[in-house]
Amino acid sequence: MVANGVSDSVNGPQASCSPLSLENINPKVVQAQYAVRGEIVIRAKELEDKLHDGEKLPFDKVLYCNIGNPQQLGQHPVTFYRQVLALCDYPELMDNAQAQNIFPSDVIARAKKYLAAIPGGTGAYSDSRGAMVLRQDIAKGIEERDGYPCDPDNLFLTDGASQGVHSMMRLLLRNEKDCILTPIPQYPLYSATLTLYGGELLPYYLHEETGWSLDINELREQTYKARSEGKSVRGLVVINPGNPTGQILSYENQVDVVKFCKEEGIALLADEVYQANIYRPDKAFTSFKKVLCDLKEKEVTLASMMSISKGFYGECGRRGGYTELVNLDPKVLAEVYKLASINLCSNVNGQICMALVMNPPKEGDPSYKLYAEERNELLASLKRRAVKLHKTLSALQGVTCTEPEGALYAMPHIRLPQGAIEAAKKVGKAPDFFYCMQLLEETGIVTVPGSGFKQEEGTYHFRTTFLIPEPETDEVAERLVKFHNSFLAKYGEPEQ
Ligand SMILES: Cc1ncc(COP(=O)(O)O)c(C=O)c1O
Repeated sequence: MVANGVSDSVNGPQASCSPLSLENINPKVVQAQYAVRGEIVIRAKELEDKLHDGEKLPFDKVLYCNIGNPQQLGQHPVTFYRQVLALCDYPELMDNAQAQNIFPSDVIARAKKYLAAIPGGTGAYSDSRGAMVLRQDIAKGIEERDGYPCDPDNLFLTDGASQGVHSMMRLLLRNEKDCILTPIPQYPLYSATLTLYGGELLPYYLHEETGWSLDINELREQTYKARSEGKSVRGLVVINPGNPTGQILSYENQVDVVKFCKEEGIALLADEVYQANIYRPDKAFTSFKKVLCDLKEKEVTLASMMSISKGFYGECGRRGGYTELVNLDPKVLAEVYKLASINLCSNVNGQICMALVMNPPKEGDPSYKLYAEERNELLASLKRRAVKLHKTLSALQGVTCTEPEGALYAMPHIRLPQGAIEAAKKVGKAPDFFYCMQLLEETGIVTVPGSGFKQEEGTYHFRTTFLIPEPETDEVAERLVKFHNSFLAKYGEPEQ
């Protein structure tokens, strides 16, 4: 049959697609889930509207601890970035007689350098990989970080790291037998993109008892099992520092990961967006690019993802990020370039911000003092808040919490009373979802149930950021403790 000139034998039966309904749109869109912005956040917004309309609730403010979005909770942006961005957006400011009094000379010099090399400035499309001058500055930053060269032509600037992950999934996944090894618990961008692009999430469990450690043997076991079932393992996602789990991989563990990828011919997707968020003096971030270079590894393809959203910068709304591709056949690199060009380019303000993050003021530059003060204070404050939240959570009855070594989150393991588990089942919800929803209703605190990240069967967790500003952290901790105790009083002693 030929309908509208389209043959069924090529495209399948002509299904109605107007009006659009859940039954006739792409089922992968319907199946994809993204818990950090799910049902609990929708309810939080409703409660916020009620407060706005003057309704009395048990709290006077909704506190969004569900997502690492620091400026939404009041974090001040880093001055240097905003000054350069302001001048790039409105270059006429530089002609103002007062400009020299408002903007340090290195800010003006940086804006001039970028504007001279980005034809049309921030309002014009750039090269689809990102403006060369910005990729050069990012490459310089990567070289300083790792001590190895970085070719700007291997860098793709993206609208946040999320877009880089989408591109890698598009590139790697060919059919439903293609799998990606993904940590559990995971950041749900991975499960969602795997669903969208038609691949399978091959789980490897992080071990909570040993600080959410990564076991190479488990990667092997899962890979061999998947292969024995006729599946193809195409990539390994490593999130370091971890989200939602907050652990930092040891160098030795990273070496083993690279060796595993080499032995098994698996591409490595290194999500390194929290590289600036390290809170333990005895731990350090090492990029997988450095590990590859240390090992003189030329066969493992690596995609290293970075973002302006996290770190101490927290410029989530600007949407900036990069993917550095290493050990990629130039012909494949050309395909990635083509893929990027289908999006024309990432937004240029985000690109500029990414370059500023990777190439900040240096000691001796007029902006350095303020920049360093702001950076140090933001990181010190995040660390204080991480310590406080960890202490609060660990003291709750039936709760254990791995110390967050990095990133922006705590992921407490909650033992729930049987009464609560049954009550959750009655309303068709996961027990940790049930706990988080009640936490929201009674305290205004928005968290994400562990089930949204996937977790070991029979265990319950939730994830919370430690981004509440310091003056409010004590009050929030008190609300949390009060809620937890009343939850246990209502549903009984927690299961051990
Ligand atoms: C592990 C991880 N990767 C990627 C992202 C995406 O960040 P963005 O797209 O804002 O750069 C996030 C955001 O929370 C994240 O936690």
